[in-house]
Amino acid sequence: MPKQTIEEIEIIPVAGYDSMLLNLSGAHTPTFSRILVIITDNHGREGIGEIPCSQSILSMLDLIAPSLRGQTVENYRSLLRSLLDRYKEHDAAGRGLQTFDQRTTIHAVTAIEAALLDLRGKTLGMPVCELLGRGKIRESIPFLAYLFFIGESEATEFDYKQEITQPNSWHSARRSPAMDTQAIIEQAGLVAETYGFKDFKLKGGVFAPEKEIEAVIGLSQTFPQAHLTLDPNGCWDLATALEAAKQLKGRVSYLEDPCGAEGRFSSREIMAEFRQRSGIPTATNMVATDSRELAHAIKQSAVDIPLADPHFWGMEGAVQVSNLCRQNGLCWGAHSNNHFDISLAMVSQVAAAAEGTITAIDTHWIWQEGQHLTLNPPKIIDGAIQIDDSVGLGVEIDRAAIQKAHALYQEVGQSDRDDSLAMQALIPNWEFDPKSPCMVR
Ligand SMILES: O=C([O-])C(=O)C[C@H](O)[C@@H](O)C(=O)[O-]
Ligand SMILES: [Mg+2]
Repeated sequence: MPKQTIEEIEIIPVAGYDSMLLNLSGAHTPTFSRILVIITDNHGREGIGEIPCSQSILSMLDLIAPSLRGQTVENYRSLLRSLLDRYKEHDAAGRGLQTFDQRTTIHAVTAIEAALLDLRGKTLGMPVCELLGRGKIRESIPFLAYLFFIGESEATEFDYKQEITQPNSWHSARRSPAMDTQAIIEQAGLVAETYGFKDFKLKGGVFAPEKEIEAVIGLSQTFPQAHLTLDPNGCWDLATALEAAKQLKGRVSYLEDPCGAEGRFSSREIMAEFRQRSGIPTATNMVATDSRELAHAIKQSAVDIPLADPHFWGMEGAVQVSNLCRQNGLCWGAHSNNHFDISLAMVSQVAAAAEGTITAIDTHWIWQEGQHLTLNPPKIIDGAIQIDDSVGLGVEIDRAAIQKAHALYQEVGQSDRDDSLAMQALIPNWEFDPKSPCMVR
């Protein structure tokens, strides 16, 4: 068989509609953006990947793309390694303080990795999970329902797309304000009914801790069998987190980034102290986000569940984290941001290859579902996605849908996520403060 080489690489920024989701970084704007990378080989086969969008990632991909043409696809591992080595300085400052990861190189290289793995899987006639780690370990991937408080968007000049669907359905509720416990319980009921979720995560860092604790207690009373967690993105101090823990113990399975760096103590030291004193397991997508941070987190017993999002660990990298978790008695999970169906397929394939115990995977898909960029988006049924033997990522590129999403991106003209924009429409002159919930100013 003639060699398989990279013929063409397309970098396509796309946008989709979102709700006014509140989080420590502020409020989501009416649209979110992502980057798609499509790689075509010399046989005309295509592979695809999806990652978050920022100007710096787009520039990095533009810089890398010419050097990929003509490269042998079979050597994709050394190709990816050399890219990570060459551009690692761009990520030296780490993920930043926002709720979302602001690194460049790791995201850019992951898009290329995903597209090459998709291409390889299609060529070899196997799903991507068989090319990762030690191959497919599970077929059923559990996901959780990611609940958010939603801002009163109609009181702002921002134009959030309203969906005309049946009243009392998830698709109508997801674009309506949700500012209290009752609204969060209704959200949970509708997503559980629609997708069969058994686990719920509430995004915190929005209101004062008491109000978020009240919402979690409300959820636990309404759904006594559910696994629950709350994620204030590290904005509480240790004393507040320990106080919250007293009320949440026995109601949550774990707490995600309940606290972070404080004075002369590092985020991992404070998380370790929280974990030891509260007896509640911790998860993170903020303090163990690369191998050096993870090594410190493990040494200090700071984290029970590293959320190894493949978009910022790489797909093989996220599977390697699962191996470390297994060896160190930890549980593996994955974090998410707003995303399309290609990312959902990427995360599902990675989770299928993750070793050891995994927790239900984060996904923002419920906020975007219906905006497909593939002809056969993965389906969440009974709270899980089933991995079959479909080749590559298991999704078929929908060029017409991608073209529409790209046109929306061009119309919106915003590549970098900035949650302060919509937040300022709720609270004038609002500024990000990593230690203060967004509605508390
Ligand atoms: O688990 C997390 O920290 C996230 O999902 C981060 C996201 O940026 C979330 O805060 C969001 O979408 O607003
Ligand atoms: Mg988190």
